Amino acid sequence: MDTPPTDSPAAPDGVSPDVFERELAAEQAHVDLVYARLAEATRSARQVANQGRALYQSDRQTVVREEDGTGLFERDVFAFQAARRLATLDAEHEGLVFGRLDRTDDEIRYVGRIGVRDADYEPLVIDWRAPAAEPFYRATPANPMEVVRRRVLRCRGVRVVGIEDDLIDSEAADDDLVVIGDGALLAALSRARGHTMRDIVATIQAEQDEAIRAPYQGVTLITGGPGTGKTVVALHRAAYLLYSNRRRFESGGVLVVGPSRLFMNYIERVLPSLGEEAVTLRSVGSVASDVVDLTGERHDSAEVERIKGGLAMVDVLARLVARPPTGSPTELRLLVKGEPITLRAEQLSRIRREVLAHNRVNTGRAAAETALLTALWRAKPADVDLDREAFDDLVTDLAAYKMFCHAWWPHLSPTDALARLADPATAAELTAGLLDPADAALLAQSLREADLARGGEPSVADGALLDELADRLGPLPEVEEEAPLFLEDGRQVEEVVTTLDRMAPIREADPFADPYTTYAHVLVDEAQDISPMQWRMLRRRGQRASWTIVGDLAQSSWPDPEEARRAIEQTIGSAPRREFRMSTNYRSPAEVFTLASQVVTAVYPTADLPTAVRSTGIDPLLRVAPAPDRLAEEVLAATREVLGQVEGTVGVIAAPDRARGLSELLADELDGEDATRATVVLPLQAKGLEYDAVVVVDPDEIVATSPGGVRVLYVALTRPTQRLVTVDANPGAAWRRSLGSPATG
Ligand SMILES: Nc1ncnc2c1ncn2[C@@H]1O[C@H](COP(=O)(O)OP(=O)(O)OP(=O)(O)O)[C@@H](O)[C@H]1O
Repeated sequence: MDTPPTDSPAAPDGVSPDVFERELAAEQAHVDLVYARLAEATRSARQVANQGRALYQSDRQTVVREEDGTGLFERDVFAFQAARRLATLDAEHEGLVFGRLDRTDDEIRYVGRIGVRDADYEPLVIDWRAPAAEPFYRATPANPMEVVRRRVLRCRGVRVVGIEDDLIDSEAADDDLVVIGDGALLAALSRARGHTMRDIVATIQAEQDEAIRAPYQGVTLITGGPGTGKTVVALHRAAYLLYSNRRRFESGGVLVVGPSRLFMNYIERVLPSLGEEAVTLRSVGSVASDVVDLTGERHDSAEVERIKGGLAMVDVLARLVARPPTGSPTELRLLVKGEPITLRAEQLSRIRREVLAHNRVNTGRAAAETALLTALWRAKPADVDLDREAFDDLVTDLAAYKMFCHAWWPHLSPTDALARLADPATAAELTAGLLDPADAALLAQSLREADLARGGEPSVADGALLDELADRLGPLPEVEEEAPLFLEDGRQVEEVVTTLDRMAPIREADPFADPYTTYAHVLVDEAQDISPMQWRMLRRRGQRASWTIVGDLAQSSWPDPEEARRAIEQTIGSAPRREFRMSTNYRSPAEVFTLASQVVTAVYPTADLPTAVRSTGIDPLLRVAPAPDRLAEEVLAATREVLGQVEGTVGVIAAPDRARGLSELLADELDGEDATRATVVLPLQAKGLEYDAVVVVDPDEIVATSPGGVRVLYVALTRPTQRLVTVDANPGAAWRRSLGSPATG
């Protein structure tokens, strides 16, 4: 928490300084009481915990009943959690107590990030997720819900620095009720942005609150245009679900999936600021990192992503898994007691088919061997005089048999399996009738370039293919490493390894266990960009889960947004669903959003356009470079100019081929504070992010190089919270044709 500044906050217009001071002091007194109570509870909890620990330590020789110890720890566990949560609040996030309701029955209720009670168990603050806090978000003059005045407190650390009121029920208000400010929402929206997303817990709007508090069962769809708070609402929903069904979701787990690592970094502070850490955050490229080694940040070309993301790959991979490895033996020939026994290719193929009908590759080796032995037994010449048991023993001891099994039915990692498709002939054979031959060639080429077999980095789209393969192949037996004879602790040998230790690494993984982690709730953001193959990967993680799916088709980077819609529909299937549409754009100023909507509706007339809540009076600036080869110079000038105009962050959004050069230029030319405030991002990386000012570089190039074309440009144009500047390479830029009354610059 930051140190309180010494100066006093100024009274807002229309409120006398005395009145403002008095109100601030009253609120400060309550906030002080809450912090004092929390400090006291934390102290006592620590004491109890220490006592408990001492008891366990001193009583090692005697029997301590488990429940005695647990009881001690549990008693004030709340205070511990509260202290831990407090530590996560920083200057970016406003204080622990942020709201107050004055009710018609004269009760005063404070609302905060967590609930705190006094020594008599009376609430000092109500957790924002509790039903009693609902009127804080839902009360309106039309439906006051017994609220007279809603007050939002703005705190810096432990200090109250601002007050914003809404008079909800003027008839029920006493004459001397003070009402301060123009409303907390607009104040919050015009504040400068930092590098991470802020929570909105103090200013959640009624339509957002409905989506946040919707029941957990089934599928909750949250749709809406850019800047309508879909992401932030979804994250608050995750916190709400954990609060209202803690046992279910804390033990079952909640998975939040977003478009990129940059985006995950951007949102990662929101949940801790709301007091929740028991959530797994993953970019869509790294969802499969629980089964294969990947970081998932490299994107294939749009064309290759389309091929790898399509459902035809399910059958391609099924064929890949069923096919014997290239170069594996096509016949089994053994000499048993001097007599040759042979199994031919058709017999071997039949055995493989039958075994794979009931087993996965990596767990089916034993079944395959049983079937082989039976076939060999049947093929045995009559004059080999052995009973079945002796026959099996003899055969399984033969080096030729062992080598055959190893080559014919090797254990396969998903990466090695996928790498086989890098061979154009294999790719052509396995995709016949499923993919266009040109697409098959592109697929093979992309995998050749990735060189997965030699440790190359899988792409984002490969992640879903590897996951599919991991599911089909089953877990690899963990036999790679020989167990060490001694366990070493840095320098010296500590202890002789027991037989059990030595056995542990060579025990096979449970063949029936799922190789992936599953969750009780899966929340998918930017769902319009999830490919059908990626949906399959996500579904595996939430087979019995409830879902929150968040998206906006107009921002889809798929060439065909309808395909994205169908993929979402297929995922939901017949599960019960509820849908919430967010209708207000809280991010973009009206001037910016008007321009962005003209651009998107020109090609996507059914785009869901929200209403921008704020106007800055500043039109977007459309700049043109003096000559196409002076574009970078113009971008630098534009960036410098906006850095001087806004307080917070500046995003420079450019097509991939241009971004690297610009990034180097800005790093060379900008220094100090400016260098950290301005960042160059690719259009796809900009998904879900926002900046105070945005410079969109060569919009035509963004359209030409993005699979979603104009829809991706729309994403770029809707990122600023204050100012938008575009920089064209030449005056006749095509994208400007869709603008109603062209602005100039
Ligand atoms: N009730 C609110 N109070 C204050 N700020 C809000 C509120 N709702 C949304 N915002 C702000 O609006 C901005 C946009 O929110 P968010 O990124 O969640 O929108 P989105 O719908 O996911 O956008 P996009 O689809 O463009 O990525 C954020 O800065 C968020 O903090």
